[in-house]
Amino acid sequence: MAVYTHLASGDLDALIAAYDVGDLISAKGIAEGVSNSNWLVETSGADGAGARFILTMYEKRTDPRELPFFLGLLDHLAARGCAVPATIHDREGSAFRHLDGKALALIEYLPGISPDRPSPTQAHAVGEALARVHLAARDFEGTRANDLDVHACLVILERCGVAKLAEIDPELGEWLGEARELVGRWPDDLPQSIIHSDLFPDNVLMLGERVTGLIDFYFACEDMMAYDLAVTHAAWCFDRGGAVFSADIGRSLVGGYESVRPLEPAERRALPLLAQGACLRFTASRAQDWLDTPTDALVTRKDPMDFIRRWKYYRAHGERLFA
Ligand SMILES: Nc1ncnc2c1ncn2[C@@H]1O[C@H](COP(=O)(O)OP(=O)(O)OP(=O)(O)O)[C@@H](O)[C@H]1O
Ligand SMILES: N[C@@H](CCO)C(=O)O
Repeated sequence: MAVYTHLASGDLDALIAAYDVGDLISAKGIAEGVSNSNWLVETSGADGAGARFILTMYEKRTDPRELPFFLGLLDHLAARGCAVPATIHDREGSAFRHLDGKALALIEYLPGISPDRPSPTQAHAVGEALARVHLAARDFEGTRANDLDVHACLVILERCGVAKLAEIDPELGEWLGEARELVGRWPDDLPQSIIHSDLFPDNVLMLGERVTGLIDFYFACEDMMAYDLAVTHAAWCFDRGGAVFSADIGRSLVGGYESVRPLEPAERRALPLLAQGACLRFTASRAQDWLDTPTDALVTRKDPMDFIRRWKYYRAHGERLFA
């Protein structure tokens, strides 16, 4: 489910007419995704040869005031050859428009599918693509703080409270102490750039072993580049439940990253802690969503315990993994 708003065909026609992309042929709602409404739009194309786009309507989770940052970042990265979709600007030069009080953007369609079970070669390619984004984003003018950094995530967990966390899983409440200890040791002096911060497999499009698109930059922010690598490691190197770790994928991901941007010694030393911080991030947001989402809601809740399992793994084996 990811079409929350009905778009009348007249509104769609008028919307597409504001862009230099030819006439509207079709618009189909896209089932994947949970935050925003997305349509696959086909037009006759500016040159009459046909064209495809993604139309995104920003729903509650994305603050429209942040769109200049998110969409400007896509244009900046696309212009520097990164595998990200560029935004299509309307005839007045704007990267987004409004309809019935909601913001909409027309985005370049990129081919590819998200890998279910990534291979080491695919993980290597994703590591390379991530490092290219970090390097290309360094001279992006926009700034955005990480509102889900480990400090904010600790606050989220504290607000949930031990009793509610224990209702999700008795073990979860016990991790508050672990989270406090981790945040107390969190580094703040590693090299920064704009980071994606949510590069799960469902946010990567691939054709075979080639990355064709990194998408969903709506958590992008200024933070430590090695932390982004740690997030990607936690998202790619385990089975969905977080019980089974794949050393091959991990080595390939870090190897791919370092083939473009070698890590500094301090970044490498910090990776075991950064990976645990990544687990704190997704444990906290998932726990909050779990408690806020009614059990009969259409959206499937993501299990915070998937990231407690990863956290335990990094705590036990992190030093060896990243040595
Ligand atoms: N630029 C693009 N080119 C091709 N397909 C895309 C593009 N952007 C999004 N998609 C497709 O639309 C789907 C939903 O997009 P996305 O994941 O950004 O949705 P969301 O609701 O904003 O995010 P999330 O589910 O992470 O909250 C993706 O899984 C992908 O199939
Ligand atoms: N990718 C995240 C959702 C966005 O924060 C997760 O799997 O929990």
